[in-house]
Amino acid sequence: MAEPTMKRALPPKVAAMKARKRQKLDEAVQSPSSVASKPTPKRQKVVLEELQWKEVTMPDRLEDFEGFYGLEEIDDVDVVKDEATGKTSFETVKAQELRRARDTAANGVDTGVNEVEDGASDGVSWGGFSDSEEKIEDLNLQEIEAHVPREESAATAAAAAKDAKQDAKKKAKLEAKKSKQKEAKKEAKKKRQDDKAQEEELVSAGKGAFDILAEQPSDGDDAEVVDVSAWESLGLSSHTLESLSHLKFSQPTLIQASSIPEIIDGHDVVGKASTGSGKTLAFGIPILERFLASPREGTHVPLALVISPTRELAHQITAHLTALCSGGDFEAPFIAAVTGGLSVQKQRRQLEKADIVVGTPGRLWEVIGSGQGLVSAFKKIQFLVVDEADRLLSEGHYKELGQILNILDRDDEKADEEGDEESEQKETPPVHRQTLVFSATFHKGLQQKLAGKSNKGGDLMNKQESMEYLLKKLHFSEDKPKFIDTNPSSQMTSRLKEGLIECAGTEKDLYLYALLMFHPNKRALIFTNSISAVRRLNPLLQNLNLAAYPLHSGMVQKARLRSVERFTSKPGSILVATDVAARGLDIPNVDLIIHYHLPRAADTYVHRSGRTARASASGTSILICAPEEVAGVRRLIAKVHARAEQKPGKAHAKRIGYFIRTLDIDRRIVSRLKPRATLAKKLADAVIAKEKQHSEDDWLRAAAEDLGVDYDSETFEKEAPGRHGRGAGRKKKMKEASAMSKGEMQALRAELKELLSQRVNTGVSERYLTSGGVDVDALLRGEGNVEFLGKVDGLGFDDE
Ligand SMILES: Nc1ncnc2c1ncn2[C@@H]1O[C@H](COP(=O)(O)OP(=O)(O)OP(=O)(O)O)[C@@H](O)[C@H]1O
Repeated sequence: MAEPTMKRALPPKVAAMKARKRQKLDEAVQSPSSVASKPTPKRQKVVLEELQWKEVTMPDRLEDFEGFYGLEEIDDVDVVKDEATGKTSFETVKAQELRRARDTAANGVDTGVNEVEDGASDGVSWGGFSDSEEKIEDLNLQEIEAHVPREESAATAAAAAKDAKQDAKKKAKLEAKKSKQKEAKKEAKKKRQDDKAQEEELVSAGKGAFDILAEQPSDGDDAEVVDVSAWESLGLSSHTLESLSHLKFSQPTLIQASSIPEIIDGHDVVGKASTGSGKTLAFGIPILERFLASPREGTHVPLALVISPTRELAHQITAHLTALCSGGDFEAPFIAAVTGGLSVQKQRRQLEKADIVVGTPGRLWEVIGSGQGLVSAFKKIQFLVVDEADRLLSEGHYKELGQILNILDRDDEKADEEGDEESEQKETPPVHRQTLVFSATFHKGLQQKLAGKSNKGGDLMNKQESMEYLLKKLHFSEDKPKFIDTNPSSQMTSRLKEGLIECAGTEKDLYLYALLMFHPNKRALIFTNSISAVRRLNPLLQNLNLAAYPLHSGMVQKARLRSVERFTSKPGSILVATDVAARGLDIPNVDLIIHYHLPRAADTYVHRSGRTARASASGTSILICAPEEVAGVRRLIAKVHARAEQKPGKAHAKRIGYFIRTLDIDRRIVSRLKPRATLAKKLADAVIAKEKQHSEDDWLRAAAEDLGVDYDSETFEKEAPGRHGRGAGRKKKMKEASAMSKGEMQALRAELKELLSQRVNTGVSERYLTSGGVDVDALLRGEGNVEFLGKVDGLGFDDE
């Protein structure tokens, strides 16, 4: 028996709209006078060779043309099959104009062509529903004029004239409305263009969030000369040393000291080192050295391609390399960032003059692959850097990275014979570039994921496993790249303090607030696992007078950069983010990491926590866990810290355990914070629900416009069949929240303001705490007025 055809159910309000549209259609068919004819464009038969074909330029990704060599294209031509004869002919509206133009040019005479009518021969055909009411009105008017017989009585004529007058009035009204809408649309478009131009300026200048990284020390008093003799053993040029002195980096970090000489010697390098240990310059310095050693000549070819998993990281690397390259007395390489947020054309133009290209895989593939001649230029790069390599090789990123690698490594002569499918097994020609791979982690999950197995717990790979995996995925120039692991026992820096707070799942918001209150004036980064959690927590914290900023991939690039910029520049601010901020971001002085949602894998925990305690700084990382989450978290973190210790004289290595401590938080104080946290949440929920309601209305209005019916939310709500299924309760709550009146919201705000100005405990008001009126650090050390902080005193870290 044949399966019945499955159809997806329409949202109830749209179903109501469709019903209304069907009704309108039925009415229209029953009363043909209300249906107007649409003028049908005249189409002519044409001979294809006579048309003006345009040659198609091939994107680079089809550089062997895949059989399309010499492809030409033409617009506005229909292929028509004659049912009776089965013959095919070609028709175009433009043919007549083309023929006329040609004949006029040849004879100076307009000869005309045989016309072929499309549609009904009486010239009045069913044109379907027009896109707007206005067109229907328009055509009705014409019809009235055409059908009123001359000998009709004066009364009928007067009635018709009255109708026509009314129609004309209606039409004028509609036209006024339409022109208003047009004007608004125009303005919105202009605003969008202005915003885009501003954003492009911001992004292309690498400005904003990462300025601080590219900033050079002034030549004023503090432009002291830093002794960089500790770098000399690496054999760097005087220009690079001058730059390093300018950056005030007096000595290389461990990963820099170990990798730079190998890279300068021409080796492929796989570098593993803790977060914040200076991996960017570990590959940046050798690239600068090569640039300085080989001046530009002839046709321009980029020297290095650096691939990064996120836009922010790409911009940060660009700023970091720019800072390195602009500190000395030499002509700096041109560094281009290729990420979303800029127009493809603009980035392509930048690529044509770039010496170092830093980008995200998706956009790089789009720009390089669709350009002309860029692939052949990129085939000649001397360095391919894969930063945060384990991330780039997993989580859906590999497809685009794989495409880039494929196109760079494709042997043009062999490609034709072998086809594309087995590109991984295909013998690739030897590469001449160096491949440099860096990350703080290489986790097993990605290997299993790519092998089609499930990933349990995100174990970290050992050296041999990582190497085997990378050798399989990347095309190194040597049989064995140099594997440099500067921190084999742990991915975490020893300057990081870790702990967890246990609370009921429903109280995470409260405990988050409490944690922030226990760390006043500290720069904190809060990680969540979803965009919607960021959207919810950010206003909640703002309602509590905290300087919170959001960051997630659903935001436009400009807003993303703005958030990072504000977080970077404002002491004591808070960034509420998804894992888009977990990797690589190098924001100075982040004191505290809070995992509001637990990291899904061990490597995520390492990278999130690595946003603090960078370079030589220290920092704190705290997980907020529901009781049922604690055991899993302990296991995950034990894995991150697991290391084998070989005791002298013993044959077997002993596994050293790690037990993350539960922090002691004074629950009496937390409970005193509850009323304000609850109010702030209520207010935030109401605003979100209102926004959601608006966007649903906008969406339905657009759908109504497409269907050609009027939208009235209340009518459609009534007409829509009731929903009692899953999510109905939540929907009801949302509805209640969105229905909160302005007055109610104002009252809640006033109540919250009042609560925020009150003392939480005897003696100390949080106002004082956040305004710095009391010595908060002294409070945290257990000195001064300890009433507010109770026994918490540094959350149990003080005895370390
Ligand atoms: N030799 C050095 N001396 C002092 N500071 C340095 C040195 N090299 C780099 N830094 C600084 O250390 C910080 C961290 O560097 P970087 O961002 O390269 O770390 P990373 O190892 O790539 O971290 P992650 O794994 O989180 O991406 C930066 O602010 C950088 O300017």
